[in-house]
Amino acid sequence: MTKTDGTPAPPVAVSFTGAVKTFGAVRAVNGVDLEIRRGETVALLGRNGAGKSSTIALLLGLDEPDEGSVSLFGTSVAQSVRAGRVGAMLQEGRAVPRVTVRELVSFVAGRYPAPMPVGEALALAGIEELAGRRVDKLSGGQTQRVRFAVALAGNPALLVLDEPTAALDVEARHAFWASMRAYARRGHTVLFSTHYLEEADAHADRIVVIDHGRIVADGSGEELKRAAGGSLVAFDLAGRGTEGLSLLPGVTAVEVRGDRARLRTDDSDATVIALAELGAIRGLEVAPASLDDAFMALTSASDSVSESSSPGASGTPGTPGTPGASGASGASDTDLETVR
Ligand SMILES: Nc1ncnc2c1ncn2[C@@H]1O[C@H](COP(=O)(O)OP(=O)(O)OP(=O)(O)O)[C@@H](O)[C@H]1O
Repeated sequence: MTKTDGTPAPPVAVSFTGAVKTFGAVRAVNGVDLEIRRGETVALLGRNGAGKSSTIALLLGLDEPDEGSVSLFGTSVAQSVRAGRVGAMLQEGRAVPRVTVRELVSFVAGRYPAPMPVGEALALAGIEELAGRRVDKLSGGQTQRVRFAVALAGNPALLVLDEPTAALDVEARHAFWASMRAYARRGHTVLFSTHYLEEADAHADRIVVIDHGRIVADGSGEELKRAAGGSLVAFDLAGRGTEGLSLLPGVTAVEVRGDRARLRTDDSDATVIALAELGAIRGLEVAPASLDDAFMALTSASDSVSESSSPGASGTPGTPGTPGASGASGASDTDLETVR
């Protein structure tokens, strides 16, 4: 396989083929096909319950797929994990009592065939000054960074981080991402899950959006914005109905919240002129589509009224044939603003 510039693509680090994981009636992972190449930093972005942790559990061999397969570095997950090629920082982890940070990281490093020097793991995680402290006496943010050092200790080729900044304040987040990027710059592969759009956009080369256990979009932040359609036109309905809005020129999707309509459009000029002809210009706002808009266009939510004029809209980048962009959009429990 070659890249568009003709250079050979790096080898595959992670490969999911038709992976399915069910829990009773819930298809937590619902037919995931995903390939991540060495050196990529990929964000797995989705709302609560979208299937991020379940996908990660398959990748780490903590769960077996009911259907399909997962492989790492061209071998089985179990082989890759045994060979020390994978480091993980999961959402839950209990502090080990009475050992120091250095002892813990040294212990973990000692279990790997080619670990990172302990001092280097501590430095990379930014916790050198905590080396002599007991791990059960640290703050939440400090504990998170120790867990990051533990994930790095084996010098893994693939680092997997499940919502790594969930417990961190703004400053600690900043420091954490600087550490992650330093590790990625060494040529390692990083997969992190998040429901923060800004984090995905700022810290990943590629964003994989997951919803209801399926990948609904795969591309850079820019590509996702493009997939969501060029602009948003919002206005007050002022009591008028929504009939016909989806047929206005340029409009690809319509969302209504209370008395306000938001139209996603490929041609905001034409849409605004048509709205003006209808006399519907009260509280008019025109804005370029944001990543928030893209995310909401690509994921579905049950708690909003929405109507789509283009099912399967706008060519989800990188994942032809995925069922993305159903046009259903609206509020989510992520840190998303609905109207800017
Ligand atoms: N062990 C389990 N038993 C039953 N249902 C489960 C189990 N693990 C996950 N689920 C269900 O599978 C779906 C996906 O959950 P998952 O934890 O993968 O989502 P997530 O995207 O990681 O969510 P969050 O952002 O809240 O961590 C949810 O409906 C969840 O309730």
